[in-house]
Amino acid sequence: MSEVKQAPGKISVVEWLLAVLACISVGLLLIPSDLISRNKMLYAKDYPAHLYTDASQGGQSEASWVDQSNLKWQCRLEDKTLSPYCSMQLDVAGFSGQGLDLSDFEKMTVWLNYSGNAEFVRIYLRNRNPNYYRPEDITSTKYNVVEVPVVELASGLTIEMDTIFVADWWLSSRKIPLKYAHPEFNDIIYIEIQTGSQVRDGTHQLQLDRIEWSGAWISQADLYKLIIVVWIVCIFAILLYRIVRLNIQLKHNQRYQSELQSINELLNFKNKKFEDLANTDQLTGLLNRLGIREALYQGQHKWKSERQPFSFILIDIDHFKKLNDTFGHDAGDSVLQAVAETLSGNIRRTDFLARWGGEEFLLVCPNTTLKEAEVVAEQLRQKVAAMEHPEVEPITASFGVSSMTEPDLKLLFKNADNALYQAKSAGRNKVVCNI
Ligand SMILES: Nc1nc2c(ncn2[C@@H]2O[C@H](COP(=O)(O)OP(=O)(O)OP(=O)(O)O)[C@@H](O)[C@H]2O)c(=O)[nH]1
Repeated sequence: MSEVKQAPGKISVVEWLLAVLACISVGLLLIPSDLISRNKMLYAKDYPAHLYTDASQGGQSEASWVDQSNLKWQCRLEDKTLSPYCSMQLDVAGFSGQGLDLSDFEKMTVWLNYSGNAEFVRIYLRNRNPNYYRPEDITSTKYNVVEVPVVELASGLTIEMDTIFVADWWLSSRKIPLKYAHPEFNDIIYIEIQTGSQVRDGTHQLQLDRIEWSGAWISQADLYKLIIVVWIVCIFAILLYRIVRLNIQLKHNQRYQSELQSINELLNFKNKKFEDLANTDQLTGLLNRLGIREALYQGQHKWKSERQPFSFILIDIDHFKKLNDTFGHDAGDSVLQAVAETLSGNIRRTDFLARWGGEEFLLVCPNTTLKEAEVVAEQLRQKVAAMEHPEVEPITASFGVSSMTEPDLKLLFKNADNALYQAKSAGRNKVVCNI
């Protein structure tokens, strides 16, 4: 069989696979989230910027560029309206019109230089959504806002994205339904830096340098789910692989078994053939001395154990030497075959006939008394005497009959041989019994 058995103690490919998978799983669970985080950096200078003030609401605040190329701007707030403000709006969608998708980030770090008397500035991340956004009105973007302390801004202030909320004034002035009232960051087209809500007048200078967003490639919950799914898939794949392998092995085994069976049948057939050859006389097709042995032992055994009568008859063709000399050896063979055929065609089914050697035959008669054997012998004698042969005639045979009186096959044979001798002496073509 082609199946290669795994040596004991040797680790299989599947076991290696599971070990590697276990290591990867543990590694993924232990690895610090920073190592598998992803970042997005926005340099403010790379985007078009515009300054706005409260003028449209009737205010008198003024905003102007100090260094436009470096996005440094100045605001002079005038406390003339309810909410005076100046702001710088970065058009992050640019010419492509493609907004920023910040929805998968968890943190935002802002580098912004400020000078003035304000403590806070506002940062707006303005999102576009067809449900509320109208292209002709830039203020229809959703105003996601966070107000941050200015002191930490220059060195980079990190803000959790989930602390950003949607500005109340925008929700109420736009009558936004509750289902759109949550913060959204999937299509940010403007980032706006605005003076804070607490300050009402004075001069302020601001310069936005850059903003960086960061977040894990995959959330902890998703990572657990992924690991579980991979394990389940692997276990199913391994089970499937084992089932397929077992099926293949089973088919191999069945094929191997049927091959063995047919080899066995062939061997049995050959054995039987050799056995038959070994037990058969080639000239006459009768049993030979070896072949009749079993019948002899059986007869003796039955006589011993059950006192079942057991007889046998020695048959010898008369003047066979003369026959050979006169008609030739081939004719002699032919006579042997013809006599064998006549004898075997006229014996009982329970008797066993063998060629004992030369022109001599032995008929073993189990469960037969001497008397019955004598009758059998007489019938056979007559049949042989009545035989017709194209070359040789007449053909006769002498019969010596004997029955077992002691469990001694030699004695039985000797008695039958004596009877045969007497039959020959008495002129041949005779049946003589001898106990
Ligand atoms: N053709 C042939 N002859 C055989 C075979 N086996 C033995 N013989 C011959 O059979 C003859 C037996 O001769 P004998 O034992 O003298 O007996 P017989 O001539 O039959 O004389 P009686 O038995 O006294 O009638 C011998 O000449 C053997 O050579 C055989 O297979 N074929």
